Amino acid sequence: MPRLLVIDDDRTVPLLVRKAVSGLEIGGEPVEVSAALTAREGLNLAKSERPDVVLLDLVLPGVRGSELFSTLHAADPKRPVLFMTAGGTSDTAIEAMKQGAFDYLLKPLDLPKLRELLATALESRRLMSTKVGLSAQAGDSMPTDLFVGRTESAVQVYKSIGLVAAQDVTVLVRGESGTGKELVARAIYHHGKRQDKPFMAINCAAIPDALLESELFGHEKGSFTGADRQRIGKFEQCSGGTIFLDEIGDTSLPMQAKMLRLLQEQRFERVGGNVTIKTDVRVIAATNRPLERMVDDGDFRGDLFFRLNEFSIDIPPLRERGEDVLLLVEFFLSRFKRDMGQTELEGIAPEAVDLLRNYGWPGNVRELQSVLRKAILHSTGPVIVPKDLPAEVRGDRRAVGPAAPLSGRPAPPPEPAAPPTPDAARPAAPPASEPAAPAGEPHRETAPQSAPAPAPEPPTQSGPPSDLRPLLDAALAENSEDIYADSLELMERYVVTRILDRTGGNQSRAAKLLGITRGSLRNKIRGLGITIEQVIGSDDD
Ligand SMILES: Nc1ncnc2c1ncn2[C@@H]1O[C@H](COP(=O)(O)OP(=O)(O)OP(=O)(O)O)[C@@H](O)[C@H]1O
Repeated sequence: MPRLLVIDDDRTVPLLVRKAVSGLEIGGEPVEVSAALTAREGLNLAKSERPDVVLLDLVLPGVRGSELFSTLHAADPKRPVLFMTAGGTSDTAIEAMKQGAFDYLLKPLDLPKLRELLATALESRRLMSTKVGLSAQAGDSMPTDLFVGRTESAVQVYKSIGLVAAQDVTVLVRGESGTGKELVARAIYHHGKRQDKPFMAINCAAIPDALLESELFGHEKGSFTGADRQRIGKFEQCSGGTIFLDEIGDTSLPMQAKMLRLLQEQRFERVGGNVTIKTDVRVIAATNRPLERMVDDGDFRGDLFFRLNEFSIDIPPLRERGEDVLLLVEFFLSRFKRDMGQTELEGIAPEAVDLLRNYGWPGNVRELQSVLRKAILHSTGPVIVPKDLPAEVRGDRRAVGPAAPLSGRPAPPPEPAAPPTPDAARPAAPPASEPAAPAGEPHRETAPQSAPAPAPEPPTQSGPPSDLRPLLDAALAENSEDIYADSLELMERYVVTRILDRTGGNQSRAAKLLGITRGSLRNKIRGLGITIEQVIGSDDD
């Protein structure tokens, strides 16, 4: 169970922290909070309870905050220590950040911010301490994530990790979304020389560019509107450790220039600063974008690409990994059986296995996990059978929208489109003979890529949700308690699909039109189960 230690002489702070983490799960487990009112008590608890994250008030009676921080940090340099300060950032706080503190919070504490930072720190700790094994055999003694696979391509990935892990060089991990790039990055870290130092993961697409720059490089006070205090960036904080830059293909050209210098010289300046700072970080980058093409189009710096590509690991999509699908199914079923307390689950029927084997897996391993989790929830007996699988896996094209895959398995023969119905605005419905999917379950929608589209068909899945009556009637009839969430999801799905349709599948343009970051858009696409891999004809306004 993830443990959090709060050290603060203010008794209300642990109460607030408990509130902030209530309902939060890290790696599927709730967070346990313990509290100390003095530095001595805090150090004792840190020793006896080995917390995963420490939240520390830097101003405690009779002790220097920086000393306390150093002692805690030295005892476990990989453990995130967050500290709290009143008012502006003090010199002590800046010093602690430079020495590797995870982040800081200003008092009075803001509950949502507190929850967000604690969740990030606890998750970061989980990533650092959950080793990644490279076979299907899990050791019971320590928490282990496994990169499962026995096919030639998986073995190639293991070999590459083995070759490069100890060499301390930059690595570029490539593969479609959900193929396991983060897992590979962590395996490199866990098998490398810096495994006793921190590992920090940054999703470059999830943070707007201006913020990303100060997140990575830090900034000086007053360097831009809103920069009311100095900030130490991840490249400085993580000196000695490893930084995982996910979605590096989504960074702007000026950011790429700064990153190139960092990779070449391990030097940088904070935003608005003129002092050159020396660091020592190992960079592992990942992308699912076609960097070569982006270089040709002028969207990615060629010199940065060559620097990153000195050692690259390509993870093939799941649909090209043959029997690994079966291995992954076995692995996840036994893991979920344990995690979800499904003791009565015995296995999966051969007909269902065939469907899983033949599906194209546009969302790769992540999608396989989600399909299996849902199948377990839908199953009514001890064995998973085809009806427990989502419609798209069963090959029911009406449920995946009037689409033809662009890649992966060949396009299935055309089927007549479902006639428009009054509830055209509802998410894809399962066939009448099947039980309705539970509220909130992602349904596949389609949005185009810039490839020739087949003949347009009626947008049965993405019609405007102008009339929510059918959804509301059905939800009321089922006594649903998720009506608000369902309606919003319907609306979001319609808007996102429609805008992607309009931009020909170009996510950057779509994000701009929607007024959200590319990262948020990507999260929405993922969360809503929208498949850009497929093509539909756009319906004109
Ligand atoms: N070979 C594998 N064996 C076991 N689990 C895997 C494997 N590949 C991926 N996973 C699991 O699938 C999920 C997605 O993997 P991960 O986040 O590493 O993918 P990714 O390529 O980084 O995705 P994205 O590009 O969307 O960030 C994770 O839960 C990961 O543990």
